[in-house]
Amino acid sequence: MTAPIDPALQRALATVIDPEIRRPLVELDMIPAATLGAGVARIRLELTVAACPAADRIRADVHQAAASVPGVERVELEVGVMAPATRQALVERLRGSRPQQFGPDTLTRIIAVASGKGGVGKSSVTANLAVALAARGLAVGLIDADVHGYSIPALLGTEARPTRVGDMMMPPEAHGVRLVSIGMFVEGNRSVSWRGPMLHRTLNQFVTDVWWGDLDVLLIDMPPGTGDVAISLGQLLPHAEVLVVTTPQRAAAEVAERAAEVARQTGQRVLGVVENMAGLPQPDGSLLELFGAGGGDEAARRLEVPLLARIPLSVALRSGGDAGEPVVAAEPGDPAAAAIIALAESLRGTRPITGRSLPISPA
Ligand SMILES: Nc1ncnc2c1ncn2[C@@H]1O[C@H](COP(=O)(O)OP(=O)(O)OP(=O)(O)O)[C@@H](O)[C@H]1O
Repeated sequence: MTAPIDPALQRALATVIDPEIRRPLVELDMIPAATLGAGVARIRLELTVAACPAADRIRADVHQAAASVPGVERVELEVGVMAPATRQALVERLRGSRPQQFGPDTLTRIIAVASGKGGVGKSSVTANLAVALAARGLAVGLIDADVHGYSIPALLGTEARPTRVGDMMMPPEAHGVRLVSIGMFVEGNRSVSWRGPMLHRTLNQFVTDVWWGDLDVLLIDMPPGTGDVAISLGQLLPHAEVLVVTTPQRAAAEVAERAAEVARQTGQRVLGVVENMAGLPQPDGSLLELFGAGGGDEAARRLEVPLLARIPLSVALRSGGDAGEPVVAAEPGDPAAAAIIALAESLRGTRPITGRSLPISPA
């Protein structure tokens, strides 16, 4: 059935983008009818799912676009939900436009952030790096694959969950970063005791069933150590690069090196080392080396990769994490924030990052 769409309305509505799918509504068959007569624009809007969290925004955007058309004095908007068959056709069309989101020909740079042991600040670094890259205009996705310590949603101050459209998931966005986390799929604050196959399935879902849109960078917060997730990721995304986070302690550097070696065995390239908790700046300008010194350099030397950043201890980074307000956004002048921002700049510079456009065309 083809319902009439007024050409002037069609042009105006073509500028309205679905905030989750990031495609114009008209391309997604979300506007089956839009007529104009006697100054009244009558528009039928069909949301992909009833509980669409972006419904209010979409409705407002449609209203505004229609009202901007010359001759329109009033907008009548009828809002409904897509029929299951239409939704299924849309999901298949989206999938068809990108059979393999992160296949070998992807232009998305994939960076897994790993550490040898827990508590070195890997998640804090990953969350802040993601926000810093997004603030520089890149389209950034973030997978929280840290099964036992899934902390990314809290660090980014969000409790939102993905929206399901058919068998696809639209990731929520926080601080400009699209994210999914294992924590979004467990009730309450339970720990996850999944082992190999279950983990592999979940990671695979994050890579294939989440509609990421065009990403410049996909960051993955890995669990500490050298476990199942590292091996799964090596299989699912063999062309991912790995960033290794360590503290300045020599012993920490040794375990970090082991994590990097596992990544290498699965064919991934180690990009470099980030030394976190690298001293506490003192009021007199000196640095109190609370966790020793030299671990980052040592790990970088042994792995034959560069030391990409040295991030000092910072109360602002810690409290920003606790409050869900990443320090790179809340206090960019803080020395730890500045070090992470410089890291984001350097990663941006090491390879041209370009988004690709794979427009889907209406069937
Ligand atoms: N540079 C820093 N200065 C001050 N506190 C920091 C810094 N980096 C991390 N922290 C704090 O250290 C704690 C551990 O950090 P985080 O959770 O990021 O580590 P992690 O390596 O991801 O741990 P796990 O993998 O075990 O979840 C947090 O409370 C965090 O706020």
